[in-house]
Amino acid sequence: MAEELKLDNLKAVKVLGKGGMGTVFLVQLENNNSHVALKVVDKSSSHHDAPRRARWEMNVLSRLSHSHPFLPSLLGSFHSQNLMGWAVPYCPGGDLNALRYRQTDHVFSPAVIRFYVAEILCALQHLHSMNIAYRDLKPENVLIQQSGHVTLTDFDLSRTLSPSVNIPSNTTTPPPSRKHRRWVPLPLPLHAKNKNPKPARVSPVNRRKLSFVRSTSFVGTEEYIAPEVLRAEGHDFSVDWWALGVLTYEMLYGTTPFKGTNRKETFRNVLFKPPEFVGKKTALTDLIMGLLEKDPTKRLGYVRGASEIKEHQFFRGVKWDLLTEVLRPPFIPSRDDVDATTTKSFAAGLDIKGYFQSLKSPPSLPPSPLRSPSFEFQNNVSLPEF
Ligand SMILES: Nc1ncnc2c1ncn2[C@@H]1O[C@H](COP(=O)(O)OP(=O)(O)OP(=O)(O)O)[C@@H](O)[C@H]1O
Repeated sequence: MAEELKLDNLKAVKVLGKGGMGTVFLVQLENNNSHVALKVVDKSSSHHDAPRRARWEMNVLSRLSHSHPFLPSLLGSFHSQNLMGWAVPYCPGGDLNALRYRQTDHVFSPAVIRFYVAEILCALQHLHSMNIAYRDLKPENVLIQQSGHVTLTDFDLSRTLSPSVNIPSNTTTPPPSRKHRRWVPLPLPLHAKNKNPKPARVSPVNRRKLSFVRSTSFVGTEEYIAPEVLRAEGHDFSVDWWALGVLTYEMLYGTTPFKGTNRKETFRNVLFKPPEFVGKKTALTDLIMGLLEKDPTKRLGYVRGASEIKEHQFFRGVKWDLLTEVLRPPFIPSRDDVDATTTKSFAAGLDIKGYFQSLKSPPSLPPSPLRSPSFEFQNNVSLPEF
């Protein structure tokens, strides 16, 4: 049961990350000295949809709580007049994208890819079994727990599928199984009037910024969007299998398969360009090809969901029931990293309300060569450490 948190009692140690919707703080709990991640959303944020999406994310988290080892649990929540927020377990290992950038050549070995993709697959399988499509799979949303196992984060784009079905007319598979449930198309980015299209990302830092694009366009991160979403045909759980293919490709090659020089080109590539593979065919490239099938009804996972993907030869030998008992995941955050993280920044604790107030009232004084203490404070608190 998630506890009711009192904002005035919460002191943030640092800002962990900042997304389109909210700011995530590292918070030390007073009673037991442990750390949690607290996502706080300003209800009066310029993002008009923020409170609704925040309530939805909290709702999903409460349903997920303690249901799967690779999904977060809602530990507590609060509502104040202007802010709302919730706490989930802190993942000190950062995200999969940052981890990949720390590797030689910015790629993972097939063995490491197998570990992470297997865990993500299990997390998605569990979500789908609850009729939830995640719709925002990307390496930045895969966090590494203290144990080295993964946790998915950021559920504001997820959706529960309605029982209404939109079955492709040419299918011979019997309705109405879960896989055929679809929901109405999202706004179509290709047709959307965007006077100022943002370029496709070229670095993790740019991709972080792109989440603002994603938040407003509400369709997912551009390089991870499935073709059926772009075609506005209605989409189902298979969008997550597509994104899993993009993620797996990126872990293998260090770049996403359909990235263009601008958004339009990226979308054209998603719709029409086959993914390119370097070197000889392997079980891993075969898996990626199956996931990156442009027709969702032919995509690996369409017919039997995650079980179908688990049977792929790339996962041969994986003991699915024992994944959580793998004692040595490929990377385990060191205690030193965690301690360093938590002891720097705000030894005395950062007042969360004050943080949001400072964002609303930027200093109006002309720039001075001498930085005032308040200027320093603002710089420190408003920049996520990415
Ligand atoms: N449990 C956690 N442990 C550690 N860091 C976290 C945790 N949850 C979130 N973060 C950090 O905060 C960042 C932002 O979180 P999140 O993606 O949930 O916010 P958001 O506002 O929904 O972002 P987006 O614009 O991508 O929707 C994450 O990328 C991650 O770096």
